[in-house]
Amino acid sequence: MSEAIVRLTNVTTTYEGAAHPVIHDINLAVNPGEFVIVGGPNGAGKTTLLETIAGLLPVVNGSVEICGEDILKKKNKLRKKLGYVIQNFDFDAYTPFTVEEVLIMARFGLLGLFKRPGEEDHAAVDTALSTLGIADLRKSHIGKLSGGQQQKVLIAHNLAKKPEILLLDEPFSNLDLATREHVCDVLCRIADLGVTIIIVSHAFDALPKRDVRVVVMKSGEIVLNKITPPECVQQIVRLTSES
Ligand SMILES: Nc1ncnc2c1ncn2[C@@H]1O[C@H](COP(=O)(O)OP(=O)(O)OP(=O)(O)O)[C@@H](O)[C@H]1O
Repeated sequence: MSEAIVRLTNVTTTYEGAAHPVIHDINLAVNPGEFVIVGGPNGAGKTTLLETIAGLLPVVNGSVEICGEDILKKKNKLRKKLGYVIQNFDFDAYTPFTVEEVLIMARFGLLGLFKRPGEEDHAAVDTALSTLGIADLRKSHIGKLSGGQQQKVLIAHNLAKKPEILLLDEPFSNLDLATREHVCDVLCRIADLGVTIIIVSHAFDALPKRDVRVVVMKSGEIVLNKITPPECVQQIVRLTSES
């Protein structure tokens, strides 16, 4: 078995000012190129799990390792390996950036101080735009796009980073069924290239055509962690969430 690219050991995390930890004693190991779907009821701690993996929350107990290193000790280095498509986004209609500019911003973190984007950066942006089928929106202002178009731009922004691990929180919520299927196929192709995909989702009408690791959370804990064929995902999440 290959070395886990994401490893959480006995992890408990909390939000600043929260009375109690939100997720407790989480143990999870994810291998490179795995496709993980995290399900469970509202408030179970799914977003908190993603934020913990991304190194955005204080870890009260345990350790979070990305590529074998502690995320909180090596934040700057490890965050370059991570893409994170957040659940709630809201661009003001007058946000003064075009889609192309939003994507090139993804490259700045990789470039270092005072370096200007070069050929490789523009190529990464072009590839991400065409992968998501939004090259025609390149010059559009992000704030003037629909919710679904903005969601595709956010996914493309994260692809332009060429992450080793891509975290996505409800990436299908604004997308029509055909687009969900397209985005799911894109994510599968990326996973086939070795990128680890971890998705929080309540939508199971677009699923990868490959086995996935299903993780079900309830009340801040992982209650199920199992590799399963895609056709079983919905039923497993439903039955485990309800039991
Ligand atoms: N910023 C915050 N400060 C304090 N508590 C928070 C914060 N964000 C979330 N929580 C609490 O953490 C718990 C888990 O929330 P989380 O967003 O991780 O759940 P979720 O499983 O992603 O839910 P949903 O499916 O509704 O998106 C909830 O009880 C929530 O109230």
